[in-house]
Amino acid sequence: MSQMQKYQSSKIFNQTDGISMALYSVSINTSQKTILDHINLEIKEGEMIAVLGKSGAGKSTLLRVIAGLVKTHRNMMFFNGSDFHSLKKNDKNQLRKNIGFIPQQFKLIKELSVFENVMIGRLGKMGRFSSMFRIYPQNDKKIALECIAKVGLSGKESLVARKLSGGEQQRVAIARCLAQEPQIILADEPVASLDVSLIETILEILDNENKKGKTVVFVMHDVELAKRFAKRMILMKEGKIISDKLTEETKDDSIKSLFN
Ligand SMILES: Nc1ncnc2c1ncn2[C@@H]1O[C@H](COP(=O)(O)OP(=O)(O)OP(=O)(O)O)[C@@H](O)[C@H]1O
Repeated sequence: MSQMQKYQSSKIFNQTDGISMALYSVSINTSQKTILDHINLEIKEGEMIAVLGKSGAGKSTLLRVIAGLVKTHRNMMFFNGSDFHSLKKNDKNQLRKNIGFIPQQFKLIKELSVFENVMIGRLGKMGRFSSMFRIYPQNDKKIALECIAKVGLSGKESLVARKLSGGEQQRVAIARCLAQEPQIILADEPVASLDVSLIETILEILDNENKKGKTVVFVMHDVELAKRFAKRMILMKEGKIISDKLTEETKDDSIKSLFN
């Protein structure tokens, strides 16, 4: 691919496009420590990947880097072959609309209702007028309500987020991400606050999104669940990737060594 083609990006992040991405030697340092240490990673469109590691290994930071929430140096992060930092503003925005992030801390607007929080996922698809005045098109409302139903929160649409339990808030964050209809879903411990009965439901929702062609990368502490749902496993220790293989090729010993 020529440099010209590489940076000619105006149409590459359409809603229907898949997105593959690559991180080349990304390191993130703070004054006290190295959080990510020479991470090299390629993620193809339609993969379902679990990221495992003990607390502090750098898993959330890795997801935040992919989501474009942590600055990397030029020429280190590529989407569909295009250098993220060289993208035009419009293309960057288009790309961001196609990356859904379910943060560990949910990041809901506590004073807004479940419905309004989930509608935030639709804002990127609406005109400025609709989003400014909260006059939402019927189709967007329908999608938001369907996503609320998917995560089992029908009937709670008008409750304000601060009145929800931790598990309910987590499901609102998941519904908000689904409502965005992104091509890449980054989920940071998406079932950490959920009852056993709901864990399967949520992972099956992510699995279904993957079967529809979405790329899903999730951080998970439960090794057995990660093995069941992910086709590839990235094992992280002290900011480094120590194993990156298909799930069936990932050795139990490597997983055990994460927690020593
Ligand atoms: N902005 C920051 N400034 C300084 N240190 C940070 C920052 N973000 C993360 N860290 C540190 O980097 C390390 C990795 O953090 P990160 O949240 O990525 O780990 P993690 O593997 O997701 O952990 P957990 O499973 O507990 O969520 C931690 O020691 C954390 O304190």
